[in-house]
Amino acid sequence: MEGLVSSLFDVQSLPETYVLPPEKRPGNLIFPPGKSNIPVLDLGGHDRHEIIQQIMKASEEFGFFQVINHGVSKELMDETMNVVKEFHAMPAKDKFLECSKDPNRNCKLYSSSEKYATEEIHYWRDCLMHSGLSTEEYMQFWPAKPTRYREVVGTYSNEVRQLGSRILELISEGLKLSSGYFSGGLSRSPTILINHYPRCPEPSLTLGLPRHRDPSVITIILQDDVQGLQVYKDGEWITVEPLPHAFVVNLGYVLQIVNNDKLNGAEHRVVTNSSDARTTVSFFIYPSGESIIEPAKTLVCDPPLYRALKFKDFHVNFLSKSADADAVHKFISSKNCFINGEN
Ligand SMILES: O=C(O)CCC(=O)C(=O)O
Ligand SMILES: [Fe+2]
Repeated sequence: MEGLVSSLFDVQSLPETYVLPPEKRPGNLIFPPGKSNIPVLDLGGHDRHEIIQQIMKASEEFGFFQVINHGVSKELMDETMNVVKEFHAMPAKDKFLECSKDPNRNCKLYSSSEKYATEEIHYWRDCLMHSGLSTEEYMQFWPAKPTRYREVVGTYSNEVRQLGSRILELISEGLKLSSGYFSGGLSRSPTILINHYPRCPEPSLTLGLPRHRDPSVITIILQDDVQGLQVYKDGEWITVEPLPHAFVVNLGYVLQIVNNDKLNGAEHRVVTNSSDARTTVSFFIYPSGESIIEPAKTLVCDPPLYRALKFKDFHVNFLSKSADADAVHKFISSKNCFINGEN
């Protein structure tokens, strides 16, 4: 059984396996006062056309935006954050017990990344991952402790899934795709990641998550009030300021493939700090494994930049190369003539 970062909370210096090579370290982190310039969009307005324009602009410029007045209640957001924090505060053996019942390993607890056993360097994160579908088929394997976990996270999943559909409908309208373009197989297998980044003795030497793009259509993130998420733009890392009861939305690879690079997934990372633990809930909108992901035929006036792939083939390859954007790009590029998902 791999160790959890939260079991290391008393260490005074960073264990060697977490120390990044100098060129990948975040260095001394100064969070400048004032707000970051990641756009904050009000979804409560009535001018649909204006909301679409704002989403498209933010997506083009940053691949990231925050949303407020999004329809998910503050109480539910608070309850969800409380219950997932309670989960990560439980003793390690209870957490593993709660996450070891699923024979398909859809529900699992791991530290750093899914490649913990083979990766050379670990990241300062513990993660609980399970399906974002709240049917009994999946929920029976979610943690039964804390006792409110299934009820609260089940309701949260339903609401965030609806919000995701709404945002994707606005994006498809902005991209001039047919209504419902993303509502079938392309959003059939949502997944939740409950990320926990304990206090870190040497934040300048490590990361909670390395620089990456998400393998999703879009991801909807609930942050607590601790800074840590950063977006790479024009050679700089911009902090996504935690705003009470806002959701952070970012575009993933699948959306980038579908729209043939009109909108790109944004590179981001997570930094840690020595004073506060940080907890977030990432809701990944994923296609079903059998869904074909490819540039939409109606959007491609230029040659397609990506080849058609089954999502499961893309995902397996992504997981094996996630920290290497060039390798992922080479695999999905239309210039890659290899067949059978191998490279
Ligand atoms: O924890 C965060 O702020 C972001 C998490 C993230 O990037 C991810 O789950 O892919
Ligand atoms: Fe991410």
